[in-house]
Amino acid sequence: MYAIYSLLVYIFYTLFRKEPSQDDGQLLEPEPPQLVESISALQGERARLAEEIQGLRQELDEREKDKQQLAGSFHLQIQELKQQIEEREDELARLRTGMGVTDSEKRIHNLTVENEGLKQSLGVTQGLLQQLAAVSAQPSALLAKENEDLRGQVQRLEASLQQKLAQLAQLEGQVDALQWHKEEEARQLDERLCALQQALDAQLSRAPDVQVSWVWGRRVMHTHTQEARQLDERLCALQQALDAQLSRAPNVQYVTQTVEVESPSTLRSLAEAEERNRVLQEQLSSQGERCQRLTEQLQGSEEVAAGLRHKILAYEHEMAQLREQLLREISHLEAQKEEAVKEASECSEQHLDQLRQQFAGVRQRLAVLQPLLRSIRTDYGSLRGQVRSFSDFYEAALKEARQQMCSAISEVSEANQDLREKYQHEVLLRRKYHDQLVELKGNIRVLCRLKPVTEAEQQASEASVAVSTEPGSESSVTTSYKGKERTFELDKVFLPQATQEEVFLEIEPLVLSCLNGYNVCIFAYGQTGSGKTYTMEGVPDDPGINQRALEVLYREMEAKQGLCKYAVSLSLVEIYNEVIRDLLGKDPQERLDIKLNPDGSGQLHVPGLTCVEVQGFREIKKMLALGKRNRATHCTNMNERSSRSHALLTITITGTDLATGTKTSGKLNLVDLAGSERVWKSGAQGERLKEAQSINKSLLALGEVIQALRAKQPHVPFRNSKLTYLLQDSLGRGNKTVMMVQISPLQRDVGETVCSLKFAQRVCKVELGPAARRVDPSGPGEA
Ligand SMILES: Nc1ncnc2c1ncn2[C@@H]1O[C@H](COP(=O)(O)OP(=O)(O)OP(=O)(O)O)[C@@H](O)[C@H]1O
Repeated sequence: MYAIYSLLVYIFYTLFRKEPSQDDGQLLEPEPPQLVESISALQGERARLAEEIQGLRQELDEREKDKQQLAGSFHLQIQELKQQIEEREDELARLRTGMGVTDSEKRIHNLTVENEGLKQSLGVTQGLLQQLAAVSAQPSALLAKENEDLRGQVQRLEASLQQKLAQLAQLEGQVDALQWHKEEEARQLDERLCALQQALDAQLSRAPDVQVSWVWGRRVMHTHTQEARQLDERLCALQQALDAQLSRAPNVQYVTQTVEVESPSTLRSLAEAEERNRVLQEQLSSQGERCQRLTEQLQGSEEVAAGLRHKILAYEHEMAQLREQLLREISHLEAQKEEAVKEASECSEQHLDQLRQQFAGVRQRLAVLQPLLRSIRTDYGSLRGQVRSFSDFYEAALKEARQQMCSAISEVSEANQDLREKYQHEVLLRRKYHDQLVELKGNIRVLCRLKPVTEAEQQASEASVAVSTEPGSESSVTTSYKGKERTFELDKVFLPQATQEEVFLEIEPLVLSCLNGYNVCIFAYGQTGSGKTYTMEGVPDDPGINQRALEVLYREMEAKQGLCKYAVSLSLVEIYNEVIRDLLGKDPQERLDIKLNPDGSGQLHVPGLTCVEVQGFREIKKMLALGKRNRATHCTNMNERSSRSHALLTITITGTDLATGTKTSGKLNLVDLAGSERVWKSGAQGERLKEAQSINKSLLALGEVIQALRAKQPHVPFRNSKLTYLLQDSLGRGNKTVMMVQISPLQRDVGETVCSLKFAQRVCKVELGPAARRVDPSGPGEA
């Protein structure tokens, strides 16, 4: 029993010990069908890749051909376009050298434009061609490179396939050896089984206790038999798979048995092959995309070429039409030309006939005219003789006339000289008579002006008038004061309606005497509001004595421009409270003083006084405006100030007689005096009293000066006031003074009016010149 058991164990051990050593552990992982499949797949892939490469090569070749064809066609098109352009240029040249018809010129212009368009198309096509060449050259190089890469990869794949095939052949050898070994083992097992069966039968027959071991041995044997059957089945399956593989892939027909072993290196190479396959796929797809792009570009180029072809056809059609039209017009013009030539020839024939007739007429007339011409020639000869004799006569007459003219001119110049002397004499006489007239009128003239009653004054309760004038008398004025009528006799009385011009005309000769070197003083005297400023300054629309005097002086100076040269200077001062202020100075508040001129001339002089040399009347107006502004700026109440201060405008005129060189210097003083009312009598105090005293002092001094002059006293007290001191050289003997007494006709002002008139009366008695004034003895006495 034990021996049987040991035998069975041995058999089992032998069986299971031998199998691993023979199979070398590889039978545990036999997967030969996968390897075969991958090999066959690789083979298939390789074949497919080779086909694709072939296809790509063919496609590339086709593309190259297409490209060459396209380039050729483009070149042809360019040639055609060039030819067309040349043709059109020839045609243009022909048209240009041909007729100068306006339509043809237009057509030439159109053709030129078309030609330009064609040239542009040609340029575009050439550019396209260059682009295409550049685009084609780039992918060809890339494709060639990729083709090279693909070839290298295919070669590498083929080498790897060769290696696989060698491995496969080796594996087939191993499979054959294994097959034989298996068969041998099966046979040996069968033999052993038979031997064991026999030994078992012998044992069974020998001992019944061996029964159990036998059963166990049978089981082992059964198992072993099953295994052997399974191995057979597997072998069969492998055989079938090999057959199937052999039937599928002709290149692996020599694989006849199942490959049970697959090495890891094969798997790696398989993976690499698959990777390469994938890369090749990607390259193929990129090549396909490039091919697609090239195809699109080719299509685009073809479209452009088609468009150009279409345009060329259209141009050709148009050219053909134009050519036809041109031919039609040429034929039409030819016809017209022939017609015109015909007409012209007819016309010229007619004209020739006419000319012939005219010629015949002219011949006849010539025949008639020839004797006439002869007579004219003889006349001409006689006329020439006459002209010759006339020129001699003319020269003699001219000479005589010139002599006569010279003598006449010398006579005229002598007469002119005589006239000039007479004129000078007349001027001197006029001046003399003018001076005499002024002297006759008196060198102190007292004029009285009545202020008109305003509407407001008429409506007021005290509007009654206390002053009257006698009709027919221009020099008397009568006042009614305290029940007593008093008549004042003056040089002239201006009624309220007298105009500014009328007033000025009265004093104009005096003003003009300044130009002859006289000093003239015109001052307005009267109570506040009686019209002094109105008379002297006036209003903008109706200027007073100041402006009118200056205007007249300038007018006269201009009239004497060729005879005399004048220089005019101007100063403007204000005397307030016995203080002199320069109204044209930089500081009108500065106090000025009167002094004797240091040059020893005995003339008065005000140091620091602004004396402006003025060039024209407009400049004087500006200066007057400045003075007025300065007077207004430095006082709180202009009217009050103007009533209580004297304004003195002095114009100095220096004249030079251009003929004799004699110099004259005249001065015109225009004075607007302060109000003469007797405020000081009404018990005024403080500033008003001081003002009243100052005014009184200056007016009193004026009265005293006039009195002294009247009494011909050796001493005239000019220095008693600033006013008289300043006016010294204009109030003295030999000077001319006009006093304009302003009076109010109203009852309320009659007291002041009487005072003013009394003062005027006193002045009237003064005799400054040789002509003495007569005063009516019945007039009022001095106050
Ligand atoms: N002849 C006239 N025609 C029209 N208006 C006049 C006339 N005379 C004076 N007036 C007016 O009467 C008013 C007072 O005149 P104006 O200022 O000339 O007086 P005045 O004597 O200068 O006064 P004051 O001493 O205050 O300066 C002014 O409005 C002026 O226009």
